[in-house]
Amino acid sequence: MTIKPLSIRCAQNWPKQASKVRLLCKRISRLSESSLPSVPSHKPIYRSLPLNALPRHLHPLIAQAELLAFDLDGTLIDSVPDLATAVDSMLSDMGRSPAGYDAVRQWVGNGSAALVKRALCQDIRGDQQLSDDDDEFLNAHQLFLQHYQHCKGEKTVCYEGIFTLLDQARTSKIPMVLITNKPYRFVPDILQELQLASYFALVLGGDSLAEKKPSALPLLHACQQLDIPSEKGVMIGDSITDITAGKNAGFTTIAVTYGYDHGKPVQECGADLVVDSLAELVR
Ligand SMILES: O=C(O)COP(=O)(O)O
Repeated sequence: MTIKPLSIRCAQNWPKQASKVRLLCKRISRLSESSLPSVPSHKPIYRSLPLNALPRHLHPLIAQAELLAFDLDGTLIDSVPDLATAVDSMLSDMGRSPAGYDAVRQWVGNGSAALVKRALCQDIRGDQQLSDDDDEFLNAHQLFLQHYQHCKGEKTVCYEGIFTLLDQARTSKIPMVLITNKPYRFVPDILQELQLASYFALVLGGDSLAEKKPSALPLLHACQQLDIPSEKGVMIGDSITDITAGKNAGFTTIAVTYGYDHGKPVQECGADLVVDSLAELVR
């Protein structure tokens, strides 16, 4: 038995198939003509478009900016589940009782050393009570860094609404930088994992420069690197640390209410604008 190649069989059947297709098309066109309301031929038919197809506008404070500086923890990402796990593992290694999620949430934002000192003292003022060369602190800090590395950001997620702003700012070609107090070594993997890395022209950690937020230094460094005057910068963060850094640098400041505020409501930090979601900055 000989098997005909498919192309030959198709070609042989084509006249029959084609007439069937023509008949079907006619039926469909009759059906759609009779079931659709008639519209003048010059009038376009508007369909409901997906939201992201509609023109969108940035809040004036963002639209006039030439640089957006974002805080990370508590602003773009909810990292406390992993930070609390690492703090509690550190405390357990030291034979101490766990601090728990709610306490750790109050202590995040001034870098890993401040977090560890606060956890050792079980007090938000712990960072002022222990010195940098305290032996117990040095040991605890090493343990914390190991445990946090081990967490690999597994329970860390992005906050809702952040991509609405990040995407629109990118479309509007406003340069963006990330300025966190988290040790830099952890930052690239987290950004990569959460698909945030490509948004930022520059990423600074708490140990990238001689000073970290609330110092103006990282923000001014970003301005210098990107050749942008500081009065054209906007700092977006969740705590007094970010807002103070922004003010110190001469930036406009925007606070978000959903993050970690070190026990001081961010509404009381004197930001130029306070929002409940970054999506509010896009209309
Ligand atoms: O203190 C941290 O580790 C987090 O710092 P951030 O809020 O500046 O991102």
